Amino acid sequence: MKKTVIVTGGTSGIGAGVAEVLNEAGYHVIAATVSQDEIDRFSGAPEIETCLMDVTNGASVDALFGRLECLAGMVNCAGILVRGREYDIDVFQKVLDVNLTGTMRCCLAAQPLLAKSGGAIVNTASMLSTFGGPMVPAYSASKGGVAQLTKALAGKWAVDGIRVNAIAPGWIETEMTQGLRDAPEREAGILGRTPMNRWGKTSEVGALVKWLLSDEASFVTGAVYPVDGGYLAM
Ligand SMILES: NC(=O)c1ccc[n+]([C@@H]2O[C@H](COP(=O)([O-])OP(=O)(O)OC[C@H]3O[C@@H](n4cnc5c(N)ncnc54)[C@H](O)[C@@H]3O)[C@@H](O)[C@H]2O)c1
Ligand SMILES: O=C(O)C(=O)C[C@H](O)[C@H](O)CO
Repeated sequence: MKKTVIVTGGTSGIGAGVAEVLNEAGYHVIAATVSQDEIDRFSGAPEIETCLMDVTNGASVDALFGRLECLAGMVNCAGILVRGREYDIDVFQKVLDVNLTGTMRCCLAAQPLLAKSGGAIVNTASMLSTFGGPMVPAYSASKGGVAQLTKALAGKWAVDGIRVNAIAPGWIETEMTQGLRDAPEREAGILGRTPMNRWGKTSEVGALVKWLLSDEASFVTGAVYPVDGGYLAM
């Protein structure tokens, strides 16, 4: 029987790339998203199950986890960024709700099932877990929080046999970063500081997630792994 893994934000961008890689690796992937429109447009492999779920809504999260008997992996990829508007306190709160509290909500919902299976969690941090983005204070705070949350949960749940790690993608080609590619001076700044001098692909992030979920990473927990073409090293 296939192992089940949930990928939030799994019908767009990085999450969709992760879902594709995990499906190819033989997992039963449930790609969860808040957007019916994304589900309607989803063009991933037909074996990937799509599901409507809002990570900011406890009842919505419980509805998905409540119908599962087994879970081998939880990948928290859902996230938002509201470039230029995050100094508005309501927007700030919303970004924290989705990116940080939403990640915690899904980790908590997954914990009992993962404890039964000895499964693993992969959260999505960012380059902005490490340095501040002046245009995106809420996003930066949320991603710093995701990195620290990952370490805290790794410590708490090691006794249950659950490994908790995070990925810190650099500049990956998705809808979220389209605005940066559309601004030549921003793109030049990003690529100029990236030693590999290109945008990352979602499949390259998926490959790291696959490894972190696998038994090959059996002694890896509480880690935050860059996948960024060398950006953080500069
Ligand atoms: N693209 C990058 O360069 C980059 C870099 C570092 C980290 N990230 C992170 O990777 C993750 C995916 O980003 P992306 O670039 O693929 O963006 P994206 O906008 O393509 O995808 C975001 C996904 O999150 C989902 N989502 C948003 N709010 C939700 C909610 N309340 N409940 C459930 N799902 C919700 C969206 O429906 C979508 O599927 C995010 O956490 C983002 O912060 C992206
Ligand atoms: O800083 C921005 O405006 C971003 O788009 C942030 C990126 O998406 C990403 O999180 C960098 O790691």
